[in-house]
Amino acid sequence: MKDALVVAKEFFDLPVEEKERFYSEDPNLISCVVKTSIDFPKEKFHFWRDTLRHRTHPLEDHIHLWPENPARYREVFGPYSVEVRNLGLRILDLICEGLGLESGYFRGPLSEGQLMLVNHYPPCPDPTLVLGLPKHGDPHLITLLNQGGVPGLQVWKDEQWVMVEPIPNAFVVNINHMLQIISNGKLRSAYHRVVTSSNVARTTVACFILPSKDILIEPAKSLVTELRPPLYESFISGDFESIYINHTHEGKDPLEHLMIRS
Ligand SMILES: O=C(O)CCC(=O)C(=O)O
Ligand SMILES: [Fe+2]
Repeated sequence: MKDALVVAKEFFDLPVEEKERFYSEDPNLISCVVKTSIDFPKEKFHFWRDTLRHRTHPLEDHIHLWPENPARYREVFGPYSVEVRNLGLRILDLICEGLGLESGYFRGPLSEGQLMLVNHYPPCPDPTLVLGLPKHGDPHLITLLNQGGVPGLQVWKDEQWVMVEPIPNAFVVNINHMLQIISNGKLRSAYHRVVTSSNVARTTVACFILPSKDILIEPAKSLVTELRPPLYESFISGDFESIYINHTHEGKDPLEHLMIRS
């Protein structure tokens, strides 16, 4: 976990020319891109974050697209993403058991994808003016966040922001929107944001486990009963991205949009 943060920081310490080779604002380009803020050309407010985003699974389909500089990038993040995936799938198996779903429910197409975001928040001259990331829930199934030792992540709990204090060598695991839908509201997506700091840079590595693009996402059949009808409409996984982005940009909750009102 430490090596991942070291290499992540080394990437953002590279000269701009080295990083801008990956820079793109094309939302359809998912191979390996560097971005700043969230959607720089369209958003009303910019956020104090740079990010490197790429797919990680299956490794052999993606690793050749990742940065070659720092020299250890692929060497460290290859095994790292495999290990994080194994851990994520084990957590999903436990969630599956906890929800009383048939064993292996999340194995296969529901967890076929994996995405990694290396986030970098440089020191900010005035943290009262800008956030690193605004309030949001992650769209997929679960997030495993390696947040290192620098505080900055806050979670929305009991109507207030609570700092998630870094714990050495521990992942922050977030329930995501699609898991809330599949669990028919039994599990809640964690709303969070990132605050900035004036004196220290913060680098984090977030891995998301997500469904393949073409499958139907809906409340699990065994969690829908007469007493507990489906709370959300079903949709094709790949269509969620645009609903998520449009709503999150407007400060609205994408889950509200999919809610079935009786
Ligand atoms: O950097 C962090 O602490 C959180 C990052 C995050 O929320 C995200 O990448 O979705
Ligand atoms: Fe997030």
